[in-house]
Formats: sequence, C-alpha cells, structure tokens
Amino acid sequence: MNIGIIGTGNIAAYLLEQINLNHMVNGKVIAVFGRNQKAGPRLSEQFDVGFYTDIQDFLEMPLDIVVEASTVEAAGLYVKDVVSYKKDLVVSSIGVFKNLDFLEQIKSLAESLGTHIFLPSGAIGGLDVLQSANAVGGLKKVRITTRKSPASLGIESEEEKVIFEGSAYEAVEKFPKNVNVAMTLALAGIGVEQTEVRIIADPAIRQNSHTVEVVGDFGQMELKVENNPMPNNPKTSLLAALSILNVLQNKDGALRIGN
Ligand SMILES: NC(=O)C1=CN([C@@H]2O[C@H](COP(=O)(O)OP(=O)(O)OC[C@H]3O[C@@H](n4cnc5c(N)ncnc54)[C@H](O)[C@@H]3O)[C@@H](O)[C@H]2O)C=CC1
Ligand SMILES: O=C([O-])CC(=O)C(=O)O
Repeated sequence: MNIGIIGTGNIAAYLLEQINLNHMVNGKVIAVFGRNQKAGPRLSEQFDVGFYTDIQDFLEMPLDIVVEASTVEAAGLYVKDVVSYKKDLVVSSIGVFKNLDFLEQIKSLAESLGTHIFLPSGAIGGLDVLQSANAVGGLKKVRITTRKSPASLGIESEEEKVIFEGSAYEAVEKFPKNVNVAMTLALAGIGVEQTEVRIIADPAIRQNSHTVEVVGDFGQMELKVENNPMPNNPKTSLLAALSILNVLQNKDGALRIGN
C-alpha cells in the first residue's frame, strides 16, 4: 500500500516514523504534501519520502490512500481533490465536516468512484456503542466533556474553569484545533446541533481527557479516556495518531472487530 500524507506536523512525523522506520503498517509513505519549507525537506530526508508543495503533483503519485493530518482549513482545501483523484482518504481534521453538505458531497463522490473515506476514532472511544445504539434510532443524549490545559486551548488561566458549553457545531467553530473528537461523536451519533460539548481548561492536568456520556434505549454509557499528549504538540493526544495507524493496519484485513 502506497500512502500519502497531507501535513508536516506532529501526527505526520509520528506516522512516518512508525510506518517507514518501524514498519508498523503493511505499506510505505511515499509522498508528503505541505507548505512548510523547513519541516518538509527534513521529513523527506529523514524518512526517505518525496515532499510536494503542489497538490496535483502529490496526487499524481501512485497513492492508494491519503492521510490528511493538517488543519480544518487545509482539509477544506484538499480533501475533495483527494477523492476526485480516486484515492482512499483518512481524515484527522474532522471539524471540516461541520457543514454536513460538504460531507455528503464528498461521500457521494467517493461512492461514485468506488473509494472509501475513513474517520478514525481519534482521541476518543465509544463510537461503536453510539452507532449500535442508534442502529434503529434509539439514541437520546450524547455529551462530551473535554479537559485540556489552558495553553492547549489558547488561553491563560490559573484556575480550572468551564470555557465552553454548547453544540458540537459551535465547539468546532470556536476550537478547531482541539475538539475534532466532538465532530466525530456528532457524526457517529445524533448530529452536530444535538451533541452537547463542554470544554474545561484545567492548569493542573498533565493529560487531555475526554468523557463521553451517552443515553439511549440500549441503556447508558460513560467512557473517560485520559490521554497522554504527543511530545511535540500537547494539544494532540498520542491516541489520535495511534488511531490513524490502526486504520491503516486494518484497512484491507479480512477480519473486522467491532463495528
Ligand atoms: N480526530 C482527532 O481525534 C484529532 C484530530 N486532530 C487534528 O489532526 C490535525 C493534525 O494534528 P497535528 O499533526 O497534531 O497538528 P500540527 O499542528 O502538528 O500539524 C499541522 C500541519 O498542518 C500543516 N498545514 C497547515 N495548513 C496547511 C495547508 N494549507 N497546506 C498544507 N499543510 C498545512 C502545518 O504546516 C503542519 O505541518 C489537526 O487538525 C488536529 O486538530 C488532532 C488530535 C485529535
Ligand atoms: O487530541 C485530542 O485530545 C483531541 C483533539 O485535539 C481534537 O479532537 O482535535
């Protein structure tokens, strides 16, 4: 499997290390697209991968799958091109789908071209429960409480405080780099308006935590993930990068575990 990555940041570098150096996936990253003229050439040399600053040049490479690991804004610019070029796609910046019309467009395009789009669980879990619970529409309430350091959330605070309460749509608009998980939850469950999000800035924590509470006809679930942050970007949890790696590991497998 030939893999391409959009982005030259923290997740991109982690995937390159695990795939091209440690052989954790049955495939190789052959191309990276980005605009950072320092990070790109450095990754190119370190991991024996082509670095492209032109999206068309990048997509003309014989890629089987492209992993977007950039920003919500950059994802908005490029994910449609990826699908148009008949590549499978893994999206990290899930906030790009806050406008459902865009998701529907990309999904129809992929269906017509016979390709696949993967939205990894990222830094949370429980998406299997949500989807099973909603299989015949019995999901009643979904809430996520995210707790990060003030610095990760781009503010200063000496004390713990709730800095946001509202819908997943609003949360992703206000904190595009911090709550992609809320959008994933919304898409797996009851949608961007009804999924409730609470964000807490907590100067005492050393981990990013996400607590997902779900109520439905099936019963209820409470799941808390306490994530170690990535060393080079404390906003991002290690589990987010591991989740993408696992999508790539499972992609062509005959056996599926969980839904
Ligand atoms: N789904 C989930 O659970 C999670 C998603 N994320 C998201 O994953 C994405 C990647 O995260 P990190 O690697 O930690 O971020 P990062 O900040 O370390 O790297 C982002 C990269 O995007 C590149 N970029 C920005 N604009 C670009 C453009 N127009 N064209 C090409 N490249 C561009 C930057 O140069 C940088 O290399 C972010 O959007 C982040 O919010 C992060 C954690 C969890
Ligand atoms: O990595 C995390 O803990 C969550 C995150 O940044 C996001 O969902 O955007």
